Amino acid sequence: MSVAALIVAAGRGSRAGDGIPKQYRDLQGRPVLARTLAGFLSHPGIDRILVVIHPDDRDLYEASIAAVAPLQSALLPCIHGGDTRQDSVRNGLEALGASAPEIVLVHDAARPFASPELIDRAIEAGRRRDAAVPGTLVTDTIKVIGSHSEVVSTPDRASLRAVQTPQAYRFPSLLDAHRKAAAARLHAFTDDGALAEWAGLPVHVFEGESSNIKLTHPADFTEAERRLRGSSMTYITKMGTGFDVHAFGDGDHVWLGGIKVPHDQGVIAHSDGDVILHALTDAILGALADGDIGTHFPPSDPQWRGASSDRFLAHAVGLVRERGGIVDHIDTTLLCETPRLGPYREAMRQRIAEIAGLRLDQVSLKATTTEKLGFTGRREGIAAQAAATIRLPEVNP
Ligand SMILES: Nc1ccn([C@@H]2O[C@H](COP(=O)(O)OP(=O)(O)OP(=O)(O)O)[C@@H](O)[C@H]2O)c(=O)n1
Ligand SMILES: C[C@](O)(CO)[C@H](O)COP(=O)(O)O
Repeated sequence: MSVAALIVAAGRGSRAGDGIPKQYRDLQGRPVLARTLAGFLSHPGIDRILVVIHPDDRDLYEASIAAVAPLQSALLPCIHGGDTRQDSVRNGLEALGASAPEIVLVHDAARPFASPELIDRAIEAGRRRDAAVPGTLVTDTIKVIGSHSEVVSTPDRASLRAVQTPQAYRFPSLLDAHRKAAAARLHAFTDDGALAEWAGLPVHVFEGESSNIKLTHPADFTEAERRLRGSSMTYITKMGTGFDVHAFGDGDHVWLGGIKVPHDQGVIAHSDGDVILHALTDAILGALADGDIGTHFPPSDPQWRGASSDRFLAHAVGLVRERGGIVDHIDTTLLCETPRLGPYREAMRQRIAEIAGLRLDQVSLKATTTEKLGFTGRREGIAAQAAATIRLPEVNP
């Protein structure tokens, strides 16, 4: 299927401040737009690329594409955008219509960090769906507020996603939806997903990536600069392991992987006794060579009595990030005869990913019985072992 990328770059970047529109600003030696374009121009799944610019920005645009000169063969002559993002997208779709692609990926010029894997996923979603948008889990609690800043409601966070670009559409479906919105004099949809939804298209969400930020405010540029400086830094991979055991005791549930699992016994523990989160915390602390869970959260300290183990894992991950490091992967094996992991595995992976601020594919969870051998085999207790791979900036001696 033919795939075109439509990059919208006609905004003024008023929230980003500082002189020229943000998509032309220098980011570690290259204009933002050149970085965004390079990702699409070098992607083998994209046939052609159209950039939508503001009429005042021609020189800035030419200077930006000069920075990706060797890759330019898929680039169509740029066209002019409109007053809103929606108008710019529509202008782009109308221009692409002359030799219509089957799939169009609509992407913000202001998102220079979309990875090749994200573009792969967008193309794949576009093959299967009329409309698909990348989304990430929301980690803050979101409130709906009224006109006097009073909280009206708190939507269930599990059903919320923060939506990004590139968004994937069947080209005729999106063009048709945009024409309908323009005919209805609606011009302020903040993304094409909302417009497609309004037009009655089913819109699906595929996995986005938290690193794919939209440069919107000055602080986003500071963060992007920091990240790019970091990417030229040398990292050392470190690996750590963790192991945790709790004896079964009275109760009717156990906490595992941050999820409450009904069970005919509880566990005897100072905290909530979540062996998966404890083993993972120790694995990360092991990779940091920074003691163990007991060093950071002494069992003698009453404040940890009954504590939710979420905070132990979040603390360990926070230490990695404080040191400029990255958690690459965490893997746990649960050892018990019961409860069975299967029905809860995906919920646990999601919860662990949420606590640790990781993607789902960075979180592995397995289980085994011990063939009725040992204390787990005799159902006296439950255990988990974990491994964590992290990267830490190399520090010169
Ligand atoms: N009339 C517009 C408005 C926005 N965009 C593009 O849409 C993307 C996302 O919009 P946003 O981040 O809001 O950019 P700006 O509109 O430039 O920012 P601001 O609202 O701060 O002025 C950006 O790549 C921007 O260039 C566009 O092509 N045409
Ligand atoms: C399209 C978008 O990037 C999805 O998150 C976002 O809606 C653009 O909003 P903006 O107000 O134009 O920045």
